[in-house]
Amino acid sequence: TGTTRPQRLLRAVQERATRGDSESVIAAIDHFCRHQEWAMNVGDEKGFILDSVVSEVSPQTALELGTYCGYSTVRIARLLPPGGHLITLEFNPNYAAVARQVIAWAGLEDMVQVVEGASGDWIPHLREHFGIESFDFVFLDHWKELYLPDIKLLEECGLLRKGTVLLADNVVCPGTPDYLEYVRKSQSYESHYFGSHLEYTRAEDGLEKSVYLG
Ligand SMILES: Cc1ncnc2c1ncn2[C@@H]1O[C@H](/C=C/CNC(=O)c2cc(-c3ccc(F)cc3)cc(O)c2O)[C@@H](O)[C@H]1O
Ligand SMILES: [Mg+2]
Repeated sequence: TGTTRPQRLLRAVQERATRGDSESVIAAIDHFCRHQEWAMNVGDEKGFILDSVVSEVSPQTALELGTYCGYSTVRIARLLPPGGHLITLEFNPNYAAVARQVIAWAGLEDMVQVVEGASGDWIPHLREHFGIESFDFVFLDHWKELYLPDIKLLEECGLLRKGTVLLADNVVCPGTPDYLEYVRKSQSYESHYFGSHLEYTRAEDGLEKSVYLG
């Protein structure tokens, strides 16, 4: 039993990035994925779009579904305003362990809470557990068939408010057809597609930004 890809990604961060420098952590992961081993991080091209949406929203409360190695967690957390906080849900304990170390290497552990468990189990308890009234921003990047059930659950739990911004990765590749149809047809959302490419490749992919209208 050797190392896993997330463990090799973490080692690349620890060897190449400067502790406390989130930009160098992002660059180290992008370098690893482009030159060593592809991994399913949102990547630099879609990451630039993620950055612009996070900067525009400037969220006090943010939620991420699917932490994986913490790459998008670092991209989001580094742009949070003072007092801003990001909760990221990850049900694989090995991935969560790697992500915690990546986030710590970036010096962002005070703004981020990595919560281990399934999104469907945790979403109904976020208010009581973390004192969250509602989320200003949600990034979806976990199992693609769970995007739709999870935003419906967020709606039911009253965790979305007028103006909450949802940003979904991979709406083209691997694709999230039922989610896209829902947010584009529903009167409760104003949706916009940002065309891009699958991380570290030339394949088409993109992000869907959907504003909850209440
Ligand atoms: C209910 C629940 N609760 C909590 N965590 C949960 C959870 N369900 C899953 N997770 C977690 O989230 C991540 C999973 C991410 C799934 N992402 C993708 O499958 C993905 C795939 C590609 C891809 C594209 C073309 C290819 F040829 C191959 C792969 C690109 C991507 O960007 C992806 O995101 C992973 O860390 C998993 O443990
Ligand atoms: Mg993704």
